[in-house]
Amino acid sequence: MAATGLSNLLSTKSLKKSSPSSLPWRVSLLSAFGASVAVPRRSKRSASFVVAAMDAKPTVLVAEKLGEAGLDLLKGFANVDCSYNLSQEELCTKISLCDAIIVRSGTKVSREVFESSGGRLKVVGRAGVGIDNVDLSAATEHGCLVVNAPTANTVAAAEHGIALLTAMARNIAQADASTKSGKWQRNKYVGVSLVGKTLAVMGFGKVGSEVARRAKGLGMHVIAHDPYAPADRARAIGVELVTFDEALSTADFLSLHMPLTAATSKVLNDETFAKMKKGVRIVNVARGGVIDEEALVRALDAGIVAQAALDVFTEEPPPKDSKLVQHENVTVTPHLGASTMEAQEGVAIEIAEAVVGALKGELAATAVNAPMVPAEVLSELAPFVVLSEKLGRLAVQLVAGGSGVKSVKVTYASARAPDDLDTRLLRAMITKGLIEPISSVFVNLVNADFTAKQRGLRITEERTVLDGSPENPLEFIQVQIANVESRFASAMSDSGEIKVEGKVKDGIPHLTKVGSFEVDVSMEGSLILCKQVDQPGMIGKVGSILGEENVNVSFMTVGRIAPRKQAVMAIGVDDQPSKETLKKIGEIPAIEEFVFLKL
Ligand SMILES: NC(=O)C1=CN([C@@H]2O[C@H](COP(=O)(O)OP(=O)(O)OC[C@H]3O[C@@H](n4cnc5c(N)ncnc54)[C@H](O)[C@@H]3O)[C@@H](O)[C@H]2O)C=CC1
Ligand SMILES: O=C(O)C(=O)COP(=O)(O)O
Repeated sequence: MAATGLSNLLSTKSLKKSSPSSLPWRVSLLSAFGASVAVPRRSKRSASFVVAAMDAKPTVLVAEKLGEAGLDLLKGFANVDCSYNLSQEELCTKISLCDAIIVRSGTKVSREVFESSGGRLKVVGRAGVGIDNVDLSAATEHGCLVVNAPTANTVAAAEHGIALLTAMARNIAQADASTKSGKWQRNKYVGVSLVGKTLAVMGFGKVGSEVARRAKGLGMHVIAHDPYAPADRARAIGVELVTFDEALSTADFLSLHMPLTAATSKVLNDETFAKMKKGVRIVNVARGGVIDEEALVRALDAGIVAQAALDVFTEEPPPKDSKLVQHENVTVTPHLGASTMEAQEGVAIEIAEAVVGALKGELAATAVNAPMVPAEVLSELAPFVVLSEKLGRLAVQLVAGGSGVKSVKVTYASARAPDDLDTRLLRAMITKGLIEPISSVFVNLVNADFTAKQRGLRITEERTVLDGSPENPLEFIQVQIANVESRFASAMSDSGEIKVEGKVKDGIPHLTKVGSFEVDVSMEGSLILCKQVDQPGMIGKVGSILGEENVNVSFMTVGRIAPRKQAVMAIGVDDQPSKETLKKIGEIPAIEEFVFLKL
């Protein structure tokens, strides 16, 4: 039917060519992180604006000393402001001018800092491992990505642990101070041997396992406690995993290597010291907060703990009159675990790369509060990321009223096995598409799940496993919104949900279904959906109304139930038609309903 109308239209219109070389996914990944810089908060919601804004250099605040190689890397991409030893007040003032901040363990990135940033801060880089100085919940709520540098200081921390272990066993620090003061106390500083002694490594992660490896080289019997460590990794280096109580009761030496979490806070306390072998020696290069420091002083005084060697403290620096620091059986260092030349250069490069990547909108491999998606998965999912956001955006604009969206079902149809498809990124982008058109909230990969939950939006995901080649990650994605009415009744499925479906063709997202009508329109620019009685000349009529106002049509398709019955016409337009133009379209007698949607 529509052949004549369509050819007429195409001859008078320049059909916008969509080529894979102009793929929009890069833009959308930027907006996935809200990676725009130096722009007013609400402007970030426009994906094209995001790219334009990248012309302005982002500003990175380096709040603690960072290796030169990392600084050079940052300077190649951003304005770098190195301001050390800022008070919380100064930090809160400065942060509203920064797109990213890089810290070590000495700076508290508190909720107040995120609140003071006015939405501009997009990335926190922790130049090291422990992120207990960053308020992760606040970061996530503010859509701010937190990345760390988890590997470059592992060996340094492990070496420092071993240095403290051996120094403690042989009273190196105390003997050094005594000798320098002119004394010669050979009897006072008789040490203990390490060989044959049992070392319990508490926290068998990166640092813990390196400590274990080195301690075995010193002839120690090494056991480890870590509720989450795989037994085969421990077995591979000849370490037996034991329960917490077993570790406490059998160890001659305890070396702490777990993160500071709610579960590990003050895990060594009066009660647990009481379970230890009398005369145990403790090394802590993890976090001060895992030990109840007052209880440790009591345990040292009671002789339960013979010695402790501590690199980290609950409060850093600790108070000058700290009984723990001053205790004669305690060896201390000022949080030096990561402080080797090599580690600091490595950490600086690792964090600079992560921060620059995140500001560019790339998914970070060391993201702490967002899904980590490997680069190869990302590149194949990229066009589906765009499709997901657009389907969400389209579906929510079809809702009458727009605020009662509570229950959304997403179906991913793929020939891949369910565990071979990571949908977190897609879900986040659907959420972004669903929420942004109806709110002032800025949604990105970091805060998508949080924002959905906060708004009472329940997104359920389903997989349809198709036959066929698993080469293509996804055949189509379907988004259904339940318990709502639609501004475009034809978008309702037979079972009463708003339903839209799309797929990726030649790298370009296409809308392929609206309600029960099959359509095929590339999802670029904006879209007009019309329900009409299928008859000749309809495309021409709508096309010429748009043409009169110089609105460029990029794509047109008609999905119909049967010839001369109801049909849905989907028209992609580059420009936004005026109200009058839309009114004229609505007044065409055969058009029963129509809707204009911004993609
Ligand atoms: N003093 C310093 O300068 C440095 C300190 N660190 C600290 O060392 C600690 C370990 O760092 P990594 O090995 O890189 O981290 P990691 O994440 O590789 O290892 C931590 C391990 O602790 C385990 N764990 C978690 N909860 C536990 C619990 N309740 N009991 C026992 N084990 C538990 C985890 O399963 C994990 O295997 C962190 O706290 C980090 O901040 C790291 C580098 C330098
Ligand atoms: O990486 C860690 O967790 C550390 O504790 C190192 O801290 P720093 O970067 O030396 O302040």
